[in-house]
Amino acid sequence: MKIDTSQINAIRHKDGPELVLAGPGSGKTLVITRRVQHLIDQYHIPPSAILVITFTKAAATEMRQRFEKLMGGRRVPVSFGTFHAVYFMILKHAYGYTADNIVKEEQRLQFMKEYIRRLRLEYDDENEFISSLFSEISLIKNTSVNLAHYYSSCCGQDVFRNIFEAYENFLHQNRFIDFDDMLVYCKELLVQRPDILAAWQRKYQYILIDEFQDINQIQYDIIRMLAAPQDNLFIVGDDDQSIYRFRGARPEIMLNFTKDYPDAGKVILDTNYRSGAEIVRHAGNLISFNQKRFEKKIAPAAKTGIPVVKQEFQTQREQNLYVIQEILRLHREGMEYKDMAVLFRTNMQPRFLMEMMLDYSISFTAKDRIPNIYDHWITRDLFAYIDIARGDRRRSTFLKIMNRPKRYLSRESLPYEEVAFDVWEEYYEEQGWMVQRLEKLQMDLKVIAGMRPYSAINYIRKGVAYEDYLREYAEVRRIPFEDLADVLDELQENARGFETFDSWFEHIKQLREELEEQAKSYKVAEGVNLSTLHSSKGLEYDTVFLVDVNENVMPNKKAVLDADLEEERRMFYVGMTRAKNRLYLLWSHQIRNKDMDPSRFLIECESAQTKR
Ligand SMILES: Nc1ncnc2c1ncn2[C@@H]1O[C@H](COP(=O)(O)OP(=O)(O)OP(=O)(O)O)[C@@H](O)[C@H]1O
Repeated sequence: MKIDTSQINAIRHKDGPELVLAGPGSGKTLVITRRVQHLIDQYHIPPSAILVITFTKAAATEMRQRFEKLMGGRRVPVSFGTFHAVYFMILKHAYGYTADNIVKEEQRLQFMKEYIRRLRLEYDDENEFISSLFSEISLIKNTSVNLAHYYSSCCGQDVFRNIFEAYENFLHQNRFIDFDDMLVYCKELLVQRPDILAAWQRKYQYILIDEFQDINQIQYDIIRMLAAPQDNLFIVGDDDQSIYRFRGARPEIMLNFTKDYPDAGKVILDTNYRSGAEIVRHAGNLISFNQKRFEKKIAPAAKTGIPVVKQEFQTQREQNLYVIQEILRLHREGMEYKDMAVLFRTNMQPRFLMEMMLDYSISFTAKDRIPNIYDHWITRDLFAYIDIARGDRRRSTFLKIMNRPKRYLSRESLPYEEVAFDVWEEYYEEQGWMVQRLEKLQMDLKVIAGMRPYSAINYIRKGVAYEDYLREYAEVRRIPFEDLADVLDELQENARGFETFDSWFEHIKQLREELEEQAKSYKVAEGVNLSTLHSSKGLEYDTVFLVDVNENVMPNKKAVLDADLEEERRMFYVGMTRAKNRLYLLWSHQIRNKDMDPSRFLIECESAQTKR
C-alpha cells in the first residue's frame, strides 16, 4: 500500500491542534494508528502519554488491534477508549467509583416501568414509551437544557418533569450514575478541581479523536480542558457523515474547530480507497447539495467502477423481489451473503423484505432490533376481532375490542369469563339501541369469519369502523393518524398472499421461530446484512442495496427543517459510501397501496449542485 501525500502529512503532524477532514474510505484508521506509531518511534513520545478516543467500544478494540499489528505485536501502553470509558476512569480515580456504580440497563428499565405504572399514564406500547423517555432524559443531560423550559414530545410537561426528577432521585439514592452522568460529573469535577485537571493534563499530552463529527458539546468541553495548555489535539472526522444530531451530536463543533483553535493545521484526506469511481461520483454529487459543510471534493482511487443501478418498480413487492433475485444471482456467481447489505432508513422497513427472504431461504443478519409488526397493539386488536370471529369466547378478548370503535359497552355487561351474545343482549334488553349494536357486532364477526385475511382486515378497518377509532385516538394524543394507518396498511399487505387465516397464522408462527433462531444462531454473521443507515456507519460491503428511495422515506417525512433535511442527506451519503463495488438505488411507485414519488436524492446524485 502506498501512503498518499495527505495521509503522510497527517501522520507526521507533531505538536498543536490539527484537523483531519477525511472522506469516506479515505483511511482514517490508517492515519490514526500510523500517527501514534510515528509519535512513539520518530518523536519519542512515551506511549502512556497518548490517548486515542473512539465512539464505540468496537471501534476502540479494532483501532487497538490494528495498532498492535502495526507495532509487530509489541504491546505498548497507549490508551484506547471511548469518551465514556475515559471520563469514567477520571471519576473512578476521584471518587472511588467501581463498575457497580454504573446503573445497569435492567435496573433503569425496572425502575422506569414501576414508576410509570404508578403514575397510571396512558400509552400503548410501554417499551416504546420508556425508550422515548430515556432518550429525552439523555438529551437534556447532554445538552444542559433547562428542565423548566423543556417540552417533551412523549408526555405533558409536568409529567415529564416529575419522571425526570424521580429518575434522578433513584440514581442518587442508590449512588448510581448513568452514561450521561459520567460526562456531566466529569466536567463538574475538572472545573471545580484544577489540581485534578492538571494531573490528567500532564498524563495525556497527545490526544487523538476519531469520528469527531459526532461529538457533543459536553464531550468537547471536557476534551478542551484535558488537551490544554499544549492543545495537542488531533481530530479526525467527516462532517458529511455526522448522523447523530438527534442524540446531541453537533457537527458545527467540527466546522468551528479552526475558530476555537486558530493555529490548527488542516489536512484533507480526499481519496476514497473503498468505492468504485461511479459510486464516488454519485455520492459526491449528492452531498454537494448540503449547504452547511466543509467544501471538499473526494476522488476515487479506482479509475473505473461498475455503474450505479437506479431502478423503479410499480410496487414495493416487485422491488423486493428484484433485490431477492439479484442477491440469489450474485450468490450463485460466488459472492457470499455477508458481503451484501440492504440498507433502510428506519427499523420498521426491513420487515416485509425479511419475510420474503425467509420464503426464499436467504439467510440474513439484522443489525438493529426490528419490532415485530405482529406484536404491535393494533395488530393485537385486529387479531382479537379475527379470533372472536373464529369462535374465541374469552371475556379478555372481548374486552380488548368491544369499544374499539366506541360502542359504549360497559365492562359490567360481561360478568362471566365466557361470553355468550344472547346473555349479553339480555343485559341490555331495556336499551334497544344497545341490542342493535351487539347485533351489528355479531353480524360483522360472521362476515369476517367468511373472508380471506386481506379482505377481513379491510372489513375491520372500514366496515367495522376500527379506523374511526384510530383516528380519534390519534387526535386525542396529537399524533399523526397516518402513522397508525401505516401499521394497518403493512399488516394488510402482509396478509395479501394468504388464502386462509390458518395459513397466515402458521406463517407468523414460523416467522417468529425463525427470528428467535436467527437471534441465537452463530451463523447469522454469515447472512445478508439488513441494517438501518445509522447502524451501517463505519462498515463496508461489496454490494449495497438502498431500497424505498422515495420521498417521505428517504428523506423521512419527519424531516421538515433545512437542518433535518441535511441530516437525511448525510445519512443517505453514509449508506451510498458503504459500497465497494455495487450500489443499487431502488424505488417504487406504490408502497402499501399508497402512491409515492421518487426521492429527490435520486436526482441530486446525478449531477453536483452548481454553487451560487
Ligand atoms: N493509501 C492507501 N492505499 C490503498 N488503500 C488504502 C490506503 N489508505 C487506506 N486504504 C484502504 O481503504 C479502506 C478504507 O479505509 P478506512 O476503513 O480507514 O476508511 P475510513 O476513512 O475509516 O472510512 P469511513 O469513514 O467511510 O468509515 C481500507 O481497506 C484501507 O486499508
